[in-house]
Amino acid sequence: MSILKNILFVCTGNTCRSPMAEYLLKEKAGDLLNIQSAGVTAWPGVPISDGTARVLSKRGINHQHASQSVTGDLVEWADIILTMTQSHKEMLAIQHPNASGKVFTLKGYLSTGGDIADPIGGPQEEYEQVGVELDRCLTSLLVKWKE
Ligand SMILES: N[C@@H](Cc1ccc(OP(=O)(O)O)cc1)C(=O)O
Repeated sequence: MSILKNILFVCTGNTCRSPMAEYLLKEKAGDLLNIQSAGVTAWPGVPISDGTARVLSKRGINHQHASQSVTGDLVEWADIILTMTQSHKEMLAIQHPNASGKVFTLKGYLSTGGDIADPIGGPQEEYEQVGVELDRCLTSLLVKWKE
């Protein structure tokens, strides 16, 4: 089992992709992991987007979320930081250069590569696609960490 306990997901605004990843993984991992999410340019205190809320409630997942920015404390707290895109990873390298050894894109970490596209402003179908993609990635993540 992996020794990684504190997991931080990062996207842009912390209202769509990273909170979706946070709550989907909380549902899968139960008490095994401590999971948070944040945004590289988040406006603090914004609720989860309607599209993400629908994806979660369709799966019966409760959430209580207010967006937050990536801070030095959060970076220090995290054992691993998984970003939704390569540009988030690059932004973190500038904002928090001390974090570099533990920052990966989610799909890079899983060796598939590529970005999780931003569904913001798009139809619900795009949020659903992100939900399916994240679900698949997070299942692979837990398999990887059980090896
Ligand atoms: N659209 C917001 C920023 C934003 C961008 C992307 C976004 O999606 P995600 O939470 O997945 O990064 C959320 C918010 C703004 O104009 O400031």
